[in-house]
Amino acid sequence: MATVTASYFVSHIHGGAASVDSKSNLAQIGLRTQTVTHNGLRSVNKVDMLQLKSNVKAAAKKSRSMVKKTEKEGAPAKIVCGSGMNLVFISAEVGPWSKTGGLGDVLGGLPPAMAANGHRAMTVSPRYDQYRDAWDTSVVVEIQVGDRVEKVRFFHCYKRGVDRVFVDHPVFLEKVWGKTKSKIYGPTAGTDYQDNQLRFSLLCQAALLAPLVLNLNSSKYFSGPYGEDVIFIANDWHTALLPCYLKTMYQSRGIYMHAKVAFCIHNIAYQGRFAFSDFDLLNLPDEYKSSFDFVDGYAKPVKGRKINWMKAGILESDRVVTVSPYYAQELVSGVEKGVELDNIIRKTGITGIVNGMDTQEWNPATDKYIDCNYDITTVMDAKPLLKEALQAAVGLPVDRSIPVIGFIGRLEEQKGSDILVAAVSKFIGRNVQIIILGTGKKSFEQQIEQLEVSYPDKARGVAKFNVPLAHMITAGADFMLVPSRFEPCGLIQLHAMRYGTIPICASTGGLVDTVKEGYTGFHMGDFNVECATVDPADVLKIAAAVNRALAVYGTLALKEMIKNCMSQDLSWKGPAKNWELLLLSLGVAGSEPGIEGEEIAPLAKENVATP
Ligand SMILES: Nc1ncnc2c1ncn2[C@@H]1O[C@H](COP(=O)(O)OP(=O)(O)O[C@H]2O[C@H](CO)[C@@H](O)[C@H](O)[C@H]2O)[C@@H](O)[C@H]1O
Ligand SMILES: OC[C@H]1O[C@H](O[C@H]2[C@H](O)[C@@H](O)[C@@H](O[C@H]3[C@H](O)[C@@H](O)[C@@H](O)O[C@@H]3CO)O[C@@H]2CO)[C@H](O)[C@@H](O)[C@@H]1O
Repeated sequence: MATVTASYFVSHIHGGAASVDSKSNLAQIGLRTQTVTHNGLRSVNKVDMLQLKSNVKAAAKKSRSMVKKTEKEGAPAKIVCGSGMNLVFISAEVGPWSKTGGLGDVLGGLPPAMAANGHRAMTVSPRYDQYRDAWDTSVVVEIQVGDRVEKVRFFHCYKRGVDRVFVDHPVFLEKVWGKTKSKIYGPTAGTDYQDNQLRFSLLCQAALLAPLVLNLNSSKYFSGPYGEDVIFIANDWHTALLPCYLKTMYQSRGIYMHAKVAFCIHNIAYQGRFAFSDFDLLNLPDEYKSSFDFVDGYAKPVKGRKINWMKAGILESDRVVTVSPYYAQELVSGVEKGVELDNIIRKTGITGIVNGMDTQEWNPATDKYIDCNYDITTVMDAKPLLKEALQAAVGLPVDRSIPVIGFIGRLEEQKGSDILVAAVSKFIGRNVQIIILGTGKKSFEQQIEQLEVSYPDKARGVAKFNVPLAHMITAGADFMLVPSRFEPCGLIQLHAMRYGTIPICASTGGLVDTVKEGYTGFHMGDFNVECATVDPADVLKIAAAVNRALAVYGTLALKEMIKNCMSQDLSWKGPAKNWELLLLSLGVAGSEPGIEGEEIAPLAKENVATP
């Protein structure tokens, strides 16, 4: 087994990066031409490691003291001045730069909300495309991945108060060349890249380097490297190696001694299960094998004993979080909903914090994808017009008196599009139209496309990833169906409610926490989580709930529900406060509660440029 754990160095600095003053600042922390290597690759250079440690500390201290001086010079009291925590979010998706679904949305929205609360926030994600707004920092590091040493560059931009860091390497850019859809994880939905473990090992290692080697001077309140006193927020299985590498590569050498890791589960269905022998690819000491060790009854990707990345992420992190309180309960309820990690999560404990939504991208008053903008006072006039525009756009008969039901989501078993397709015949005879938008499994895409062949005047199935159409459906439909077998949080119902579109949802996960029966939506009860078959009882649940919803269409009761939906605050503001409390409880050195800043907050609220 490889004993080499990691190698990195800042090899070459060209200068001239837009938002990172690399040349002078790296010199300031002593990283300009410094080579820092760990055992194996080159000789261990402990002096350099210690130097790195003290230089980063000094630079971080300096940035905070500069800030304090500004405060003394009479800046308004409510300004964020070096208060708060240093937060480093790591994820395979960060919207709007990369997104296959809700994971990208959360990484797009939560970090700016934390910045608006006075914290310093960075995201680290792969550079899948030539993002127009992210610049080469010229900082290059070497990382040991499997048995190879790879050169990795960091790109960067500063948006809405957040340092967006992109890890540049051909395993990301050459494979994907785009922002969305399943190419992030594999060539087609359901197929993974063979080298995903190496790709995400590289991401985790790069994320551990970013706070040390990037000297970011994007904001006048925070400058210099983030330093060692950081909290890493690792998201889903792709980032599960981060807490392991933190211990084996850094803490064992006296670096990042006070850093902590919160591991957030967005979907327990994807755990990163691989052949047990693949452990050797991960560059981790043998003593970590037990954290990954996992036996299941499935033959995929190999029969029998496996490694399970998510299991290790849960066990090796300091705190486990998920995206709604009800999903947290479901995860520990048993094998079925905890997907065989329930026993592990019962040991570690888990906290559920419901997601917020991006209220800028999803704002009916400013939405650029819809013909007519509206708010709670004009919704009843605008919606019929938007419905007609939607019907025309998808080629359905244009008639504002027909109730329209929408569905948007990844076409995987989770989302229950197969159950919905089976239920359509049970209600389509009524005065109703249905529009389904989604991509994913080929067989599910064919099912939704077949609907419009069967019901040409009543149904449309669009197998595309289409953001404008997603907005048009959210605005123009009367009801949004969310028939998920399981749903950690769900953003579709949040978007729908903000647009006055009433959710009809399965009673699972975050749908339970966010939709109130008869007040902001309709609940269908929980569905069978067995994914291989469509349970006839669930088909009937959909049909019954649709009938209930259609019964209130055009009544005052529906108008009331629309107002109830639209008057809620569904933004990241509340969730970000809950995240703050949770992260503060980790007790990282220098962490303070954030203060909503007059300068950082507007930055965090400013619109994101399209990458
Ligand atoms: N064909 C298409 N065209 C355009 N846009 C499309 C689309 N298909 C999906 N989307 C968009 O993708 C997002 C889906 O987000 P969700 O949170 O509802 O589900 P997802 O399962 O991906 O996320 C997972 O992570 C999130 C975040 O934690 C949890 O809320 C969720 O329960 C969990 O399953 C929405 O922004 C939606 O508009
Ligand atoms: O934001 C949407 C979701 O994105 C992530 O899910 C991806 C998952 O992590 C990947 O592993 C992959 O899943 C495939 C899986 O690996 C494969 O064996 C097969 O079962 O098909 C799966 C689907 O293609 O792609 C997922 C996205 O489609 C994130 O982990 C989730 O939390 C998000 O819901």
